[in-house]
Amino acid sequence: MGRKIKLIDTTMRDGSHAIHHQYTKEKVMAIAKGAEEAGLYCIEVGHGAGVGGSVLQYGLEKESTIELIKAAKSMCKNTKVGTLLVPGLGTMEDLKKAVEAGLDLVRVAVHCTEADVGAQHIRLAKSLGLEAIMFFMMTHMTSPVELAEQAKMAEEYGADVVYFADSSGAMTPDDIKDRVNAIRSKVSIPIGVHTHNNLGLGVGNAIAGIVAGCDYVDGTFEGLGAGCGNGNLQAIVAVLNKMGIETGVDLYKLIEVGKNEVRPIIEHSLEITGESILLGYIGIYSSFYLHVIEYAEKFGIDSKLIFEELGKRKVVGGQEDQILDICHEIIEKRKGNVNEK
Ligand SMILES: CC[C@H](O)CC(=O)C(=O)O
Ligand SMILES: [Mn+2]
Repeated sequence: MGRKIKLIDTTMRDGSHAIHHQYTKEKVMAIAKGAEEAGLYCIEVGHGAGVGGSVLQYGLEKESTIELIKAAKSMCKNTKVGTLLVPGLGTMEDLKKAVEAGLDLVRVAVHCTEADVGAQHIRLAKSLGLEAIMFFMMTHMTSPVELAEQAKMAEEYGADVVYFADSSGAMTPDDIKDRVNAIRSKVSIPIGVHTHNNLGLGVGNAIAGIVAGCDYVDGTFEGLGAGCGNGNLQAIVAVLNKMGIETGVDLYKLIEVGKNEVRPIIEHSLEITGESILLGYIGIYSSFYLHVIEYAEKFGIDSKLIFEELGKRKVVGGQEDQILDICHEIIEKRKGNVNEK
């Protein structure tokens, strides 16, 4: 018997960024039903920035994450219901409420150099009986060796799994492999990988992670997710089937759910565009994508200028306010109101 890969579908969390956090309970129930029938390991639901993420800066959710967890849980017997929690945005109280709503698994999402910020939340999650995953964001910003040190800390806090996210879709397959190898040399808990498709490597990088030794992998129906989307779940399963790597998932059911339930809610093209390539190439947070495009259009600014300045500032999650600041500076510069330094 070969190893069995655990698939986490984050259509209803990362995909929420791509639909301005407008999931309804009905839509979540329909996708959750399909996920359960297809045999997915876990579905992650909630605001794109996780529980507590519904603030003006990121965009307000239509339906609360807690209600979406309840809706998902009502359809799932075997498929776990998870959510994401960014400490500071989501609180310990939020986590307790999510557990009352039926949560099975939480991913505590921290910047790639800040494992310590998630220590209390991992411990609380364990004490509440959850599967607790430490989820490192923006991991192209740190070296494999440093990331492995952070992963070691996560293991010491009691995390069941350590995930690393290519949040900007900036990595090459070798970058993924190097991180898996470095983490594996330091920790013995399972490793997971979360990819974005800004450079067209969403599926390829997910597969690279599995080949290098990941036991968990993320994907989304139709690739719906922040930026140019995530690794397409149906394609990941199709490739794994061809490679003879077991997932326990029904590919045909996934294709049906993607077509009938997810494709109709896609608001903007997930094609690889000049903007998505810049996002990945410069290494900007995928969740900044729509904000940049929308502000660029509103203020008549070339989005390239905004992406370049975000890159220079090395912005990380939570610094979305800088997009507006940069637009303001560009407009003032145009008017000649800014002194050149
Ligand atoms: C703001 C949370 C973020 O969307 C988490 C994630 O999916 C990533 O870092 O890629
Ligand atoms: Mn993501």
